[in-house]
Amino acid sequence: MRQEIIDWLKENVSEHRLQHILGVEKMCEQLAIHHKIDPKKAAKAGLMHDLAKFFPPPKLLAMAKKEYNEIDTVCLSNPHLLHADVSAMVARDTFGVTDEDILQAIRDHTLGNPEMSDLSCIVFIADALEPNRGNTPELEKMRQISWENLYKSVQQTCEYSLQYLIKHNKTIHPRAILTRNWALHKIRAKH
Ligand SMILES: Nc1ncnc2c1ncn2[C@@H]1O[C@H](COP(=O)(O)OP(=O)(O)O)[C@@H](O)[C@H]1O
Repeated sequence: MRQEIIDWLKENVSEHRLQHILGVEKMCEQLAIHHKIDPKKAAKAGLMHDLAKFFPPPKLLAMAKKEYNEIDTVCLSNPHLLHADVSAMVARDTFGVTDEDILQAIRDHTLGNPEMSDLSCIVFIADALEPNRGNTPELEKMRQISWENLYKSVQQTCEYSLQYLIKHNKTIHPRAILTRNWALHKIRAKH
């Protein structure tokens, strides 16, 4: 199954993206073991999180419209954001994944989701922090937090991504802000 997915990825994403995906798979597994979450599920979700990353926008839109009654305006103007939802569709329809936890973690990997599961948190964090993302002091610090506190790590990952979007004059999908606020409250609730 794993090799079948990798062979499919070789045909459907760039070599650079494949290396990122394998980095996410590995970091998901390690984070899951550390935080006592099912590592097999985490690795699987990591391996499949970007299946639709290179699908052209019209294909992403067409597939998402088949699955969902409504597509929000931010996704309509930036269909690339739909690659998370469409990757979950490919995992289900091409690779027969029925585990809803895995499918949801794939859907949540770009914007997160308020109330998301710990499995989703892990894929969300690993996508941003796997080793191929670089080794700036900021990323290294964030990696350290990912071992110490899952929700703090989600908050930081959201803020890192939001800062990037602001700096590059990009439209912000509001769900990323809701995810950040949710993570913040989860941290406060723990104390
Ligand atoms: N909250 C958001 N609002 C709008 N665009 C976003 C948001 N988060 C991420 N993006 C954009 O969506 C694209 C995919 O994000 P992501 O899955 O994290 O991609 P990558 O793995 O290429 O970094 C990126 O171009 C990113 O800038």
